[in-house]
Amino acid sequence: MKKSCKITVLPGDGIGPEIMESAIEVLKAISKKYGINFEFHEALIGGAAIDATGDPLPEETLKLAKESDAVLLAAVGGEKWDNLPTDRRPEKGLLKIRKELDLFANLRPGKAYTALLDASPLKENLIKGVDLLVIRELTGGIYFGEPRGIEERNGEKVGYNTMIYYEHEIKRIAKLAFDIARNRRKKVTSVDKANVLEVSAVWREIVTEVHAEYQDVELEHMYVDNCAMQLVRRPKDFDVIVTGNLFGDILSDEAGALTGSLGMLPSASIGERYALYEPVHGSAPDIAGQGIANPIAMILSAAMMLEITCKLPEAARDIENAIDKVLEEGYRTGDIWAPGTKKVSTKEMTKAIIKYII
Ligand SMILES: NC(=O)c1ccc[n+]([C@@H]2O[C@H](COP(=O)([O-])OP(=O)(O)OC[C@H]3O[C@@H](n4cnc5c(N)ncnc54)[C@H](O)[C@@H]3O)[C@@H](O)[C@H]2O)c1
Ligand SMILES: CC(C)[C@H](C(=O)O)[C@@H](O)C(=O)O
Ligand SMILES: [Mg+2]
Repeated sequence: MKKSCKITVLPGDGIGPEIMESAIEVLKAISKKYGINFEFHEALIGGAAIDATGDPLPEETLKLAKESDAVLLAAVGGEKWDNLPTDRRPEKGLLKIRKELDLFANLRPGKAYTALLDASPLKENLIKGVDLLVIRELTGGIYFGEPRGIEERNGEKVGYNTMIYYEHEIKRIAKLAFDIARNRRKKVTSVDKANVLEVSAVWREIVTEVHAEYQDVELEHMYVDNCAMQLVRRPKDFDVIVTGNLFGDILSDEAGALTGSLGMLPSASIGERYALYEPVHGSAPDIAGQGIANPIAMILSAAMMLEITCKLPEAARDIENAIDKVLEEGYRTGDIWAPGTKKVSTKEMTKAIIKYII
């Protein structure tokens, strides 16, 4: 366990500040229980940063992040900034901080909660026991490929992006996926579109090469369209899914729906030096400001931080167990509510979780 952890706190936009407050409350309870000292430093990102400084990722925020042990980020974006060009939008702040901190791997676990089987669109026998991990390559692919742009060609507007992966980028994410799979159920599904895209043909070739050193782990290749379908049909068959930036973005939202709600899915974005923890979901503008957002994805992201950066796995287990208990007791925010359960606010859910931690 580290004695103290310096954390850059980025609440961002929409429901961001509401769910960040919950995570901080939970971390304060953990601090009391384990005697670990958290130093919280709040900074601006996304729309809030654009409004205050004109820049979705002010230099100050980046500097603070680089000087911290970890970054906790809630969510960015909203209608107010939707008409800005992509390179000046709130989302650009998020993409830039991931790139600047070289957070090449984004771990997105999707686990079915027994208490939430009623909230999933799927039948209980299909999802009971689902426990998968999407490992999304986060600093390459079509999100960052050049050339990109919007211009006029032959008298009409065209928009274009480039999906590109270098061998070294594929190697490091594939290695991480096999290493992690070794401590899980030893199966990796590599997802691509190698029947159509050259970038995917290279992806498949390199993943297969890396696999040679991991013969104890099973590797299967799957096209992304098939994977989207198989995730709904037989989600229990998946252990680790490793894929590129765009496919990982899409498939991890799908995992959110499988397991009950996007509001349940945490993530860790990690690199060689830095780590940032963020829920999979966005700023949920449709429910922002009402105090009804599900704080669990944010709280579980803080739990991933406790385990990976603060080296306090016991505290992460405490949080996970507290969440299990609270859900079993029937506490539900609107997104996971079902008849016969108790509808609670963000604050009430947080309080209930903390009650089981202390
Ligand atoms: N990491 C991020 O910061 C991030 C991630 C995704 C989207 N976004 C941004 O968020 C904005 C909204 O995007 P969107 O609507 O496509 O996706 P979203 O994830 O914000 O919301 C999708 C749906 O899920 C619900 N939802 C999401 N999180 C929830 C929670 N914690 N509790 C209860 N319900 C929740 C929302 O109410 C909405 O109905 C956009 O500007 C988008 O770019 C940001
Ligand atoms: C907001 C957006 C840039 C982001 C992404 O596409 O990476 C989000 O959808 C996510 O999943 O973290
Ligand atoms: Mg996404």
